[in-house]
Amino acid sequence: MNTILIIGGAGYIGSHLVKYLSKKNYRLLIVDNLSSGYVDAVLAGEFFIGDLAEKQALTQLLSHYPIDAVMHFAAHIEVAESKVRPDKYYDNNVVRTLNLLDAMVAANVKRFIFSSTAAIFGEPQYVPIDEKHPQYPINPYGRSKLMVEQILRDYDEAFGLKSVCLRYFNAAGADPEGELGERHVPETHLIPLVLQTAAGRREFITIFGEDYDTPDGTCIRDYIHINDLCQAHELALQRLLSNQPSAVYNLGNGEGFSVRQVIDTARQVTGKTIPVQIGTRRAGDPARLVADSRLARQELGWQPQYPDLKSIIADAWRWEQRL
Ligand SMILES: NC(=O)c1ccc[n+]([C@@H]2O[C@H](COP(=O)([O-])OP(=O)(O)OC[C@H]3O[C@@H](n4cnc5c(N)ncnc54)[C@H](O)[C@@H]3O)[C@@H](O)[C@H]2O)c1
Ligand SMILES: O=c1ccn([C@@H]2O[C@H](COP(=O)(O)OP(=O)(O)O[C@H]3O[C@H](CO)[C@@H](O)[C@H](O)[C@H]3O)[C@@H](O)[C@H]2O)c(=O)[nH]1
Repeated sequence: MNTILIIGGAGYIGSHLVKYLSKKNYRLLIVDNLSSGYVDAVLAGEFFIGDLAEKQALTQLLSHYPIDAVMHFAAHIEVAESKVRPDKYYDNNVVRTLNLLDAMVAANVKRFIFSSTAAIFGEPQYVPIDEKHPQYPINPYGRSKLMVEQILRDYDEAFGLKSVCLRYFNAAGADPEGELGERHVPETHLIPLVLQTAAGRREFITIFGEDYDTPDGTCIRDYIHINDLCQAHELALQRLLSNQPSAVYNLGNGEGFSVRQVIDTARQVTGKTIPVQIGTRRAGDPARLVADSRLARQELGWQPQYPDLKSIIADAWRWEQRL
């Protein structure tokens, strides 16, 4: 049985991954500082409260347990906040991640799966975006993630640390069994905010700009179901466990939906009127982000099971009603 250390496993994506892997044959250890996660979202494994800043404790943990691979979800994640607090983003997402990598090297743990992002590409030069697309992030969040990808290439060459960087486009939806979902406070992501509006917890949803160069003027994103991301993580893990080389993959459905289309689909799914206000553009938002994920399908055998936006929103709606 392989032992997997999951950093940030109490957060939105990490907690779903813990549940997903708990149904398979793995021993799971979870570290989280609970800055934006919830201990009651950790449904399996052994939980340790801890911060990436604690390099010595990380090294001890990595040396004490027979850890085969590390999955790293812990980060600050808000594009807009990163524009006004770059210090916070570079500290948590780069400096503290470096602590983790150094602790791994010290403990001779050599397999790493990294939560990267579409935000490393910046304003796309073409869509769909493949792995070779030039990387010019337009916000500190995206830059912080790109820096770690670059560090990982150097750590592979120098220390033999093998990694898979999974560049998620827009993670969305919730556990199809209804036990888990997105619980960010404050919430900044479109789908949960739209559903909070449908539920009457908010008066309206603000559309951040309708003057983009897109068919309806609102931004286009590629929404990918959280369980499909979990599947990709397990496949990436298997790749590393079979001692294949490091790799990077873009993860999305390859289909873009505008903010207006998301709101319209949410109206259909919920049967609620969802009042809308038009606001100004949000700093740091590219107009269109859509993934070319053929490489992940070819090399990892990744096959998304919930590609339909309606089913993504339906799972998120079930969770929202539970809240
Ligand atoms: N949500 C998305 O659409 C999306 C898209 C692309 C990439 N990502 C990346 O996926 C990862 C997970 O995102 P999420 O939406 O689950 O975020 P989240 O905020 O829900 O989860 C992050 C978890 O990490 C923990 N954490 C943060 N800093 C820590 C530290 N220094 N030490 C220990 N624990 C720490 C938090 O308490 C939280 O439980 C992040 O790296 C994010 O950048 C997310
Ligand atoms: O109240 C809102 C919230 C969002 N949006 C728009 O909806 C789209 C999606 O926004 P959001 O859900 O905040 O996701 P992104 O800003 O696209 O960023 C997410 O997706 C990125 C990859 O694309 C990840 O790196 C980030 O971590 C994750 O937050 C964007 O065009 C926003 O401008 C609105 O119009 N109104």
